[in-house]
Amino acid sequence: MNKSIPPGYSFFPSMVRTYKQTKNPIGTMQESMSRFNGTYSVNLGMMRMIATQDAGLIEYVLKSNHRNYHKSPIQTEYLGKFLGKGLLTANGDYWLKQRRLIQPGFHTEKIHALYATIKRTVDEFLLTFPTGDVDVYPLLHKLAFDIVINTLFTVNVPAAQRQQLATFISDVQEYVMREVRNPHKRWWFRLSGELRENLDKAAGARDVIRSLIRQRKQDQGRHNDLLDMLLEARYEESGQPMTEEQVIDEILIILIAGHETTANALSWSLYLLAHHPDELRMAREASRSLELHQVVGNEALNNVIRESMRLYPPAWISDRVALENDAYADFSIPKGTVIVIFYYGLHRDAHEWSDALSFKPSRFSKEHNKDIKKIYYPFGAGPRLCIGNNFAMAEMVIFLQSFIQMFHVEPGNIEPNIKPLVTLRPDKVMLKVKTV
Ligand code: HEM
Repeated sequence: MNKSIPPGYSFFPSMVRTYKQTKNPIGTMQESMSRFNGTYSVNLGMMRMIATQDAGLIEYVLKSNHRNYHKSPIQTEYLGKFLGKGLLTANGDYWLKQRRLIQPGFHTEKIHALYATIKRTVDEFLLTFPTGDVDVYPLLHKLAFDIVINTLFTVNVPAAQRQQLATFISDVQEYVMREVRNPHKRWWFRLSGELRENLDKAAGARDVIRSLIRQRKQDQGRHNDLLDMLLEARYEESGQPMTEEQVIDEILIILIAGHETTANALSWSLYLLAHHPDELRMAREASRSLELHQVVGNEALNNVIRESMRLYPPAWISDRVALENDAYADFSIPKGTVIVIFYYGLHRDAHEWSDALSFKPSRFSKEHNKDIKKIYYPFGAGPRLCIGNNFAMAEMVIFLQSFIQMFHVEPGNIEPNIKPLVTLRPDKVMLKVKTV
């Protein structure tokens, strides 16, 4: 049988749909997914896309035939011009070399050393956590940022420098999203000086990190933090460390990949627990009086976070580009096609999940857990699986345990709106917070 590209939209309908999608990305994709049974094509003239929430195709692209699929220019070029060439923004041989170098630093036994720093940061944060009607999102955003900074640098990073890094990370994401959504305005961003302004902020952020690295090199002590790990890593073939600029690239990547994702997951977790008092009570009871290592392994807490990330995956979408002509099931995938992976859709697909839209952490418990590997991708999959996944889970359960032992949450007066940008952000998460 001759294979053809998946059904979908020809050129003019694609243009109309793209406009609709900028206004309502998730709704527009859900509508097309149900119309075309989970996989559809979009023809934008110069670019052809295949969007999918099909478990089989996603598995094929990320795992079984990953060699034929690279990250698209959105991550490598658009983000790369501000962050440099690091794990998230590189492809091919350079990416593999960096992954092999850095991966061991994120193994579970290595990140054990960071739990105490995470716990100390959480405890300090909770000391001043407000009660009453609270928008928890900006607070959790700041906490997640402080955790990444503290586990990277251990030493106290001055407030002004922290702020400079935080502003850069937030501004650059916002700018990149505008470039991606308005490709026709890229000339204007250049002409108006906006591009230059953001490149200057990137240079400023690099200067801050460079000075922290130089301070560390003069200081002879060991800190057992992520910076020590990056400075001590050696390439297998040459026995050489990374250059200073390479270390800066990787630090910027860890900063951007490792804080908003976590802040989103935690905010959605508290939102869901506020709406499900029985689940909140059970998680609180199951996680009383635990040692730190028991907290990290606690099943009830982990399941709350897993289920929250099923319903609200912080990385709600990703993409890859086909390097050569390919085919999957009945479909052909021509070289150059951008595959848009709609994790949000797969995680809520009623064909794959029973009672798909309900919040049920116990679906992840050992007794109920069916083989979810092929339908659950909060951290991606295959060789480009999130390198910080164990770190992120540990950090999130450490926070959740401390928080629910100290505070009770109920729904606030306003429901959050989803802002699907680079990550799946809530605009605000208003909750009623009381001490327990
Ligand atoms: C809830 C928290 C997090 C979520 C949901 C998340 C999700 C993801 C996903 C889905 C990817 C793969 C993207 C793709 O395939 O296109 C990824 C990659 C990555 N993540 Fe995370 N992440 C989280 C936290 C972290 C943390 C805490 C760090 C670092 C400390 C981190 C560092 C990275 C890096 C460096 C990559 C690129 C890996 C590579 O391509 O080799 N992430 N993350």
